[in-house]
Amino acid sequence: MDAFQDHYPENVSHCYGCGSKNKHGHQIKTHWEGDETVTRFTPEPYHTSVPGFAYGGLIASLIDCHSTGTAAAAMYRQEGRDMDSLPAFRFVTGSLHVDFLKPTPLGELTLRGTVKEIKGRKVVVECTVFAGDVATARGEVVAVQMPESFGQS
Ligand SMILES: CCCCCCCCCCCCCCCC(=O)SCCNC(=O)CCNC(=O)[C@H](O)C(C)(C)COP(=O)(O)OP(=O)(O)OC[C@H]1O[C@@H](n2cnc3c(N)ncnc32)[C@H](O)[C@@H]1OP(=O)(O)O
Repeated sequence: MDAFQDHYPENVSHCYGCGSKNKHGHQIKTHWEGDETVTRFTPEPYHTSVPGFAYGGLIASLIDCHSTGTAAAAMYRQEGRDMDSLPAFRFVTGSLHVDFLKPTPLGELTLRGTVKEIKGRKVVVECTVFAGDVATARGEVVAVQMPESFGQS
């Protein structure tokens, strides 16, 4: 299935969470299901916190990149534009808040995101992590369109 991340330009495809060019990273893939965005990810045994359960930092990074991808896709959708069209929307994380509701087991996880607000260069995304039917974590991300100067000192 066509994922948002498949449309990221090569020069922004190195992110540890979502970059297809980062062989050590999570390489998450996110797509629309109606008005929700969905990512499926299965943690590896080395993502363990307490045996049998996933490390919270992993959960946070999945929420982070799921949400920045959602932000970009939502902007394209709002403008009725194809994700390959120019100018490209590139988002970075301004703020990442995570509530860990229950221990998250090692096994397939589903992240479901909704767009709470689009205002100027900012998109606020809410994201819930499910293990089966159980919501184990909930996050909110403020994603901001990346300034042209990003990465330059
Ligand atoms: C599909 C194909 C397309 C291509 C698609 C490519 C995508 C390819 C991305 C790859 C990459 C992935 C990314 C992964 C996620 C990281 O891991 S990104 C790395 C971690 N994040 C960073 O390093 C960001 C560092 N911070 C910054 O550079 C700057 O603080 C920011 C976030 C760009 C914001 O600075 P700014 O541009 O000066 O923003 P500013 O004008 O002050 O604020 C704009 C709005 O955002 C709000 N805001 C800014 N910061 C915050 C904050 N911390 N808390 C709350 N609100 C905030 C402001 O309040 C303001 O809102 P309004 O007042 O308009 O309501």
